[in-house]
Formats: sequence, structure tokens, C-alpha cells
Amino acid sequence: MFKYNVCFIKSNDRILMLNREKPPIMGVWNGVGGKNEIGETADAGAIREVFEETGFKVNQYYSKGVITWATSDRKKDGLYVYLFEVDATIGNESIKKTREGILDWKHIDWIMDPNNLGIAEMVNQYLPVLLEKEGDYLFEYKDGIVMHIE
Ligand SMILES: Nc1nc2c([nH]c(=O)n2[C@H]2C[C@H](O)[C@@H](COP(=O)(O)OP(=O)(O)OP(=O)(O)O)O2)c(=O)[nH]1
Repeated sequence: MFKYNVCFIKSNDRILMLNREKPPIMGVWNGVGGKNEIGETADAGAIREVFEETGFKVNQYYSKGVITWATSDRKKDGLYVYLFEVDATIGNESIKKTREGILDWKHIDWIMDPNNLGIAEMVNQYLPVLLEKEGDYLFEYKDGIVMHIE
């Protein structure tokens, strides 16, 4: 089990993004998420974090993945990534400032634009895979590249 999850909530052609108020990765746009609790499955941790940070009660994910990498002391670390879908009308809701940062529905094209320097690392590499097809994916991160393994 790895510690963190990051969750993307899609409504039509937009995704709910958080401009992070706090470290780590302070100031950048990322999905919502946080730490899994002891004894909690990765799926339950993701669903709980989505509720705590957005108030949305999601249940079944559309797709998910785990990204693993080698740490400096040659251990394995990783991050769980989730994509949930919600009703198309929800993505029209306005910006909200929360304790965690600013929540806003961003167009997928804006998130994926190569000129967008404000998005968390790796997102533009793994998010297209999660969006393309329902599934349960495995990625490996090395030297700045997220490799889609299966
Ligand atoms: N620590 C860390 N977190 C990352 C990286 N990349 C990335 O997407 N994340 C995500 C995972 C989490 O969604 C978020 C960091 O968690 P957080 O700061 O919001 O959570 P927290 O420790 O406050 O835990 P919680 O109270 O919300 O449970 O950033 C990274 O390189 N390092």
C-alpha cells in the first residue's frame, strides 16, 4: 500500500482541479486527494478524500491507476490516481475557495495544453490514459517519464 491518492472528477469536458494552498506541490493545479488512512483500501481512501475536499459523494471510479517509482534509497514508492465521473451539469458550478486551495472546473484541453506550466508533474502523462478507457492501470515513473506498463 502506498500513502497518497490523487483524484480527478470529470463532468462533461471539464475536470475539478485544486490550486493547492499548502505544500507539497504548493501553488500548482492538481486533482484533490490526500493520504490513505491505516487499514483503509486505496479505493475507500480516494472516495473519502473526494468527499472531504469537495463534498461530492462518488462511488464507482471510471478508471484508476498506480504510479510507482524508485526512491533515493532504492525503495519503491507510489501514488494512486483515480478518475470519477459526475453529472454533466455539475461542471458548471462556480469557483470555490476551500482550506485546501481554490477548486475550479477546468477544461480538459486547458489541463493538457503543453504551454500550461501550472499543472502538477506527471498529470499530462497519465490523465489521458485514465480518460481514454475504463480500466485499472499500472505506470512506472522514471527520469521524468511516466511509462504505461499495463
Ligand atoms: N507528497 C506528494 N504528493 C503528491 C505528489 N504528486 C501528487 O500528485 N501528490 C498529491 C497526492 C495528494 O493528493 C496530495 C498531497 O496530499 P495533501 O498534502 O493534500 O494531503 P495531506 O498530507 O494534507 O493529507 P490529508 O490530510 O488530506 O489526508 O498531492 C508528490 O510528488 N508528492
